[in-house]
Amino acid sequence: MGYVDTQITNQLLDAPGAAAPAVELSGVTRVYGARSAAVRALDNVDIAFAAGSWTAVMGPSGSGKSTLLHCAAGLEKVTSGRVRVAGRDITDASDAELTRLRRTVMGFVFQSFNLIGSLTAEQNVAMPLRLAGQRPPRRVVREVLASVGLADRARHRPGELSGGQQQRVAIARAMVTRPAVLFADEPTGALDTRSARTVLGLLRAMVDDGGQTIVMVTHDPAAAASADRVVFLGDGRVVDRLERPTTRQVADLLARWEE
Ligand SMILES: Nc1ncnc2c1ncn2[C@@H]1O[C@H](COP(=O)(O)OP(=O)(O)OP(=O)(O)O)[C@@H](O)[C@H]1O
Repeated sequence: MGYVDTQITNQLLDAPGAAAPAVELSGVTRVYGARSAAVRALDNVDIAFAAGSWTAVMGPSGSGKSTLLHCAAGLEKVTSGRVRVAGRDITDASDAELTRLRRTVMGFVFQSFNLIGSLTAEQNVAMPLRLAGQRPPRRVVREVLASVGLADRARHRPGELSGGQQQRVAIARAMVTRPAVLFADEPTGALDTRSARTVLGLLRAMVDDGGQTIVMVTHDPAAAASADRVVFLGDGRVVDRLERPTTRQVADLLARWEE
């Protein structure tokens, strides 16, 4: 690990008064392929995401952002190193245990919404609770839909909603289990500026009002500036970071590392 990485890691791990990390990667390496075709997508990454914080993960194409998100969420196994989520070491967790954790302590929001087209908005939102074996009262589901401004769209199917509305349904679905950690991959990538702002406001409320933790991959400086900090990846390593970033600072950093 280089000097810059060590310094960044220490700052992240030792921030005074920082809460226990909600997500922690220790010495995580992820290699795809073998021998001459091997790609080191993550290279000995140490990073901690404090509970109740929102981090944007940025970096050039191929720098390892999605791999970081997938390894942190247990969607992919690491080649070496350890991953902890919400106080549990998930590195060697079984598929059944990971599935259970993904339905309880983790939430997911993706660029492509991933809603079930044949189900209504409220059925989509209820799905994580149903998968966890619960019969969610309609009132609970309606309340969550109302909190994202879609009380009057509960009976609509995704195809009858705009992109921004679909993403709000996806966020409602991620919120319904009150996950400790929300993993978001380009959550505003397919949205117009106004819808993106609404979605970013909802994510901010999850952190400020719900005390939840968000790890969000984005290419958008405005989205990143909504987060509490930006972590910048280059060639599978953490190469820079910003605290309380402005859009301008993020854009400048992007320009510097993507040259
Ligand atoms: N399944 C895979 N098999 C082989 N190589 C992979 C696989 N997934 C990712 N990689 C490689 O790992 C590296 C990191 O990929 P990753 O998708 O994490 O980057 P990224 O920063 O999310 O990129 P982008 O911004 O383009 O989505 C890249 O070089 C990529 O080609």
